[in-house]
Amino acid sequence: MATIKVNSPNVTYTEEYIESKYDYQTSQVRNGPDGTINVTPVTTQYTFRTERKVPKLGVMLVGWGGNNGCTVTAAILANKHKMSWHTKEGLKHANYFGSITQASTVGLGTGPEGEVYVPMKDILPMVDPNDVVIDGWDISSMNIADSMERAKVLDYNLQVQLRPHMKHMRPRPSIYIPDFIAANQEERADNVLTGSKKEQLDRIRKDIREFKEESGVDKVIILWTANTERYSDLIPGINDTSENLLRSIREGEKEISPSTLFAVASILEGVTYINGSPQNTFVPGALELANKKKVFIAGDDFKSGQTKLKSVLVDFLVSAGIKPVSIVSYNHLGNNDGKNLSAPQTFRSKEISKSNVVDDMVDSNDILYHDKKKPDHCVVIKYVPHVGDSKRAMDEYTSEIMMGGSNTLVIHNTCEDSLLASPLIIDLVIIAEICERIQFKTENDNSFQSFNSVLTILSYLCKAPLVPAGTPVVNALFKQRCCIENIFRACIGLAPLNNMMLEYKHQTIANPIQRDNSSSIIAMKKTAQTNGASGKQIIVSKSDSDTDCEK
Ligand SMILES: NC(=O)c1ccc[n+]([C@@H]2O[C@H](COP(=O)([O-])OP(=O)(O)OC[C@H]3O[C@@H](n4cnc5c(N)ncnc54)[C@H](O)[C@@H]3O)[C@@H](O)[C@H]2O)c1
Ligand SMILES: O=P([O-])([O-])O[C@@H]1[C@@H](O)[C@H](O)[C@@H](O)[C@H](O)[C@@H]1O
Repeated sequence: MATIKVNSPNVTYTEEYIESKYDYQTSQVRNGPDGTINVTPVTTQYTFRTERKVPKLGVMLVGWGGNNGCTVTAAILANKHKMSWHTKEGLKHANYFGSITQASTVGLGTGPEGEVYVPMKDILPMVDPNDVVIDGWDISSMNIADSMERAKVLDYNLQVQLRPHMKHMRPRPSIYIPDFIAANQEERADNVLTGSKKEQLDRIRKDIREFKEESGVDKVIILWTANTERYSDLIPGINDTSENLLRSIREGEKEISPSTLFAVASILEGVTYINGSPQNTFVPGALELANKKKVFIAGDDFKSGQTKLKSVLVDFLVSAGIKPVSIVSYNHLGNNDGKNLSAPQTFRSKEISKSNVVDDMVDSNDILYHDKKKPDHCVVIKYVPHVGDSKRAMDEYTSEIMMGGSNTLVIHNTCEDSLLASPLIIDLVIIAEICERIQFKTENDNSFQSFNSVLTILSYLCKAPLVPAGTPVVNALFKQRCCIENIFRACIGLAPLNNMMLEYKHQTIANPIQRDNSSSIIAMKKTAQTNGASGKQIIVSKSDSDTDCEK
């Protein structure tokens, strides 16, 4: 990690906060009477304030015994204990590949040798996943070590090392309402709560308080990685307002799903709740409750494989002026998720989240889509037990190209689905947690405020991003990533990377990149890379003082 000095009068470090003044530049567009499009640049000055103390974080997973739940638990333990294991391909080492906070970098600017990059996790003081304490619930009583064996995701030699750390981990009994998931899940359900919906809600709330007290964590985040539920009907008087939702729970209304009950329990306990599945957990009453209680919620459905690629490929094609006209996403898999999705009602939830991901990109180009006809889009998921968690995905993208031409891209993708989702679970909770420590105000505000309850910054990690009313839905992956990166950069007073590289377009390049082997340059590059492992903070120091707060 790099101890980097950004010389700026706009950033102040106190013992408690990083505070930055940031010019947020946008432009307002209005159609003039004569058809002119009037564009007005607007600059708003923000002050961001980030608490520097990194809390001890507890994460409670709903569906802890599932493939994702046990795999992310295993991955954290394997990294924490720096595990390595032998496979037929040789020695493997624990890592967090697939996590943008842990395994991706952010460009800081240009040094003598070119762009300098640092791990995203160093931009701001973030929780280290190795320190996270995990607990959770499952309708299956199987301990997490046996769940890992059942999942068949991780190499056996690694499982052997992990078993002693995981065999004592037992999911808490959970809320089970058969009507909301596939009937084929009943055989797992030996760890379920009884009593009224209100009694079960109260039990979940008690579990949250008990975990926080017994584990000694400073805060908790709850994440749903349990089975995909069918959509809940939105019923006026039942789940349309927070008051009606709470009353419906008291009265035992059958249309309130387990995931919505968990969301309500989390919100009432003041705990951030993230939905990793596609169902509409956040019915209007739950959204209103989160806003009233000023508790973060986020979702829906981890964006891990085919959909992640789709949100890149369609963005590339449309922004290149090429017109996708047909998209077919087929996959088969044999894990329990696939088994649950073999039921029509649960598949429909997934079909919706996998199908809406191209709307923003299509809507961005009236040249290609002047007739507003969207591409044909077909989603197929089949359950084939033999392949287990190793999802076989086949995608076909057909596009119109110049002068009546056609281009078809066919992609085959095989991977352990849970190894794509597990790093996203880490990013979801780590980014959500730091958002709990960020406040901001504009030049027009007297006091600081937090982000609003619907954490849209997490859209990069979700197939169907949850957004507040009146907010555009962005699915294009690199726009979503820029949102995360640029908000983090703003918190330390850095502007977004504009990629203009104007300094290299002058007649005379003032500071050409040095390609020679002088020791100082190589030393700096090595320092930046070596420090990558040591865990220090990025320092922003004022230009009028050389304070260098080593962290
Ligand atoms: N790549 C991925 O794995 C991926 C990507 C996107 C979304 N998802 C979603 O993540 C979720 C988990 O995926 P998975 O592969 O781990 O599935 P899984 O079936 O292996 O795990 C789900 C777990 O939830 C448990 N469960 C079901 N209902 C519950 C309830 N009411 N309370 C507590 N536990 C309950 C099940 O017993 C099971 O252990 C699924 O909804 C899936 O659609 C997964
Ligand atoms: O992330 P992605 O590859 O688009 O979508 C995946 C589906 O293709 C898969 O069938 C399902 O089991 C996973 O839960 C995930 O939703």
